[in-house]
Amino acid sequence: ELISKALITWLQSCCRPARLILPTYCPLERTLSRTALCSRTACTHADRAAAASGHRAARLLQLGGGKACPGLMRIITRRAALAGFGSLRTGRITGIHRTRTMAELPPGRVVFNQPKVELHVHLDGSIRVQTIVDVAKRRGIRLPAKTAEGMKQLIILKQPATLTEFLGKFSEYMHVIAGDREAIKRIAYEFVEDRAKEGVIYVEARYSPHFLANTKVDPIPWNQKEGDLSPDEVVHLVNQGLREGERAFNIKARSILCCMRHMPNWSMDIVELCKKYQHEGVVAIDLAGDESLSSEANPDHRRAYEEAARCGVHRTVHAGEVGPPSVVKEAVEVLKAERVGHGYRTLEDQSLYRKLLAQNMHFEVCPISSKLTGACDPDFTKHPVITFRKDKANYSLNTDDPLIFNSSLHLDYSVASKYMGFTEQEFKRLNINAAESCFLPEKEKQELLISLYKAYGMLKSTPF
Ligand SMILES: O=c1[nH]cnc2c1ncn2[C@@H]1O[C@H](CO)[C@@H](O)[C@H]1O
Repeated sequence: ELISKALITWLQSCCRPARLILPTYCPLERTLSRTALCSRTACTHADRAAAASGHRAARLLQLGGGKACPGLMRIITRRAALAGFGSLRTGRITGIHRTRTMAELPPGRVVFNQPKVELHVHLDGSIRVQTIVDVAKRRGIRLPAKTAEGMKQLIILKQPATLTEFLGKFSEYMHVIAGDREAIKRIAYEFVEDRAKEGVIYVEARYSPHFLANTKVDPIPWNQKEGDLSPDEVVHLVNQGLREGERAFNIKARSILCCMRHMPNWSMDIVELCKKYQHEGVVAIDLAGDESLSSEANPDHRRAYEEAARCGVHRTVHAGEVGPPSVVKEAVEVLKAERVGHGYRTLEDQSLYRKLLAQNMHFEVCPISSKLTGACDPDFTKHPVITFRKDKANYSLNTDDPLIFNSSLHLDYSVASKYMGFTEQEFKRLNINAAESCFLPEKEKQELLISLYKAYGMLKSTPF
C-alpha cells in the first residue's frame, strides 16, 4: 500500500516537471550520474513510468519480478520521501524494511510536501535516541534509562524553559557519542537520512568538533578520559558520514563548524578547521552557545571571525535569540555575519531591523525551538516570524535541535501554517530565500535554485 501510494504521489507531484524538461535536461539522469549507481536504464524506466498512469508504473515495477533496478528504486525512495511517505529503504519492493513513515504522524502535519532547504540544524541536537542507546550498549556506558523511550523522556524538553536549561540537555547524552569514531560517523549518516525523509534536498549541519573529541581539546568535555580523537579527526569523520549519507539518500549536505560562546580558546582551532576542510564539505563558521552569559563576543571569537572573513569562510552567528539587539548588531557589524541564527530580538531595535531588511540579511528562524528555549512568547500567533513574513524579509524555517524538541521540520512548517497563517506560496518563497542565502559555491547554489524552481512549477517547460 505504501509503495503504491508513494508511486502515485511521485507520479503526480514529481515526474511532471521531469517529463516536461526531458529533451534538454533530465534531473533523474543527473541524480544517477551523481550516485553512479545505475546506467541510463533506470532513467529510461523512470521516465517511462512518469509517462504512464500510476497503475502502469506499478505494473512496470512488478514486471521486474518485484524488484527494481537499484537506481530506479532509489529514485522512488527519494520521491516517496519527498512526498512525505517516509523511509522506503532501497531494495526489493516486497519486504522493504520500513523505519517510520510520515503517514504515521497525526493527520494534517505534512503541510508542505515539496523539496526544502534547511540551514539551521545542529548535528548533535538531531541524533536518534535509538542510536544513543545502541552506542551506549556497545561501549558499556550505563544510561539512566534502559530503553530508547525512557531516554527520550529524559532528553526532550516538554515545556518552555530557558536557553541555559535547554543547553543542559546535551549533557544527558553527549558523553555516549563523543570520542567514538563509529558513533560520530553514524550520527552524520543518519542525520542525512532523516533530513531526506522530510523532503530536505539541501542541508547545512552545524556542530562543535570539540564537543565530540577527547584529545587536543581543553578542557576535555563531558568528563571523558583523554583518548586519541581530536577535533580535526571529528571533522573528517563527520564529513565521511555526511558524504555517505548524500550518496545513499540523494540529497546535498554540508557542514558549519561552531565556536562556543563560553569557550573562546577553541575559536581559532575552528577557523583553521574551516579553512582546512573548505573543499571537503565545511562551508562556514558559527558562534553558538549561551548568548545570555555575555552580550559581547570575546576577542578570541572576533579574531576567529576576522580570519574567516579574510579567507573567504562564510559566517553565521547565533544572535538575538535570547540576547538583546546589540548582539545582532555586533554579529553583523563586527563579526561580519552573512546570516543571523534566530535573530528574533532584532525587532526590538527598529532602526537595526530596517537596516538589516534593506541589506537583505537572512534570519535562520526556528519556531518550535524558539518556544521551548523561552526565546519567544509561547503563543505562536505572536511570533516574530510573522513580522518577518509581512515585511517580506529574507528568512528560512528550521528545526534547530529536533532531538531535544521532539520535533521535525514538518512540525515546524505545520506550526507556521496552523498558527501563523503561512501559505504554500510563502513556504516556496522562504525556501527559495534559504537557497539564495545558503553557503554553497555560486554554481551549486544556482543548481539548487533551479531544482526548487522546477519542483515548485516556477520554470516554464522547454518547448519540444
Ligand atoms: O538554539 C541554540 N542556541 C545556542 N546554542 C545552541 C542552540 N542549539 C544548540 N546549541 C549549541 O550548539 C552546540 C553545537 O551544535 C550544541 O552542542 C549546543 O551547545
